[in-house]
Amino acid sequence: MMSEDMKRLAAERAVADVTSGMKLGIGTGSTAEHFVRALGARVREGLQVIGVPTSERTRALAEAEGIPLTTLEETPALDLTVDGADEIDPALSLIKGGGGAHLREKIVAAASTRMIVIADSSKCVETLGKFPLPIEVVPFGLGATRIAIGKVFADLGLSGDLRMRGGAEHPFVTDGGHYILDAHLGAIPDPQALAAALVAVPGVVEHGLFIGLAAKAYVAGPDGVFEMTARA
Ligand SMILES: O=C(CO)[C@H](O)[C@H](O)COP(=O)(O)O
Repeated sequence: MMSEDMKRLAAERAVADVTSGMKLGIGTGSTAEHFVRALGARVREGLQVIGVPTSERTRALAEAEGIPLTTLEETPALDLTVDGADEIDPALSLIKGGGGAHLREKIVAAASTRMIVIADSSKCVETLGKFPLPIEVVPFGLGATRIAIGKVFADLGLSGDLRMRGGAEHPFVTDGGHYILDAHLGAIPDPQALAAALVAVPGVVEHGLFIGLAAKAYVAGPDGVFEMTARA
């Protein structure tokens, strides 16, 4: 089975959990796009939901699919967020932000009673960190912020480099107008400690570690979709 088919299967499994009247957080990325398309088909059949998109890209697709949308200002509490991930560990801690949307994704997931992750099995890891950890930063003070983040890594015994996404000449700019530094760490043995230390750095807006947010994951492999719940 092709990876794209697996992503679609995981997304369709999550759509089956959506019931009429739900307020949904709608994720970003290629797997979440399958979810949006499958949800759009159900909406056209009469399913009544309202959604908050986690990026401008998702907003455009959801609008094209005819999914009614709202904002967290109008609808601050959501029932369910469905989103992809770049890495999933056995505790259902995640690395997200490969698509640069992790700030809005985290706000939306935190505003939801439940988060379901959808992914193909290549995203499952024992230890997070092979995928570069996205760290969203404000453009002001970038040099100082980089040094402070480097100190966090050193204090935690982590080594690796921080690379500006898009390069210094043409930096990637997020929906919030910020830059992303990708931290190539190889392994993050204590995601909780790193998460706490990163949010304490002035200039860091949000990092891509999602801890304690996901309730379950639908992961599609060659033999079909399996459900993952957190292993403590
Ligand atoms: O966090 C994300 C975007 O910021 C995505 O969910 C993550 O990058 C996975 O994307 P894909 O489904 O395309 O593999």
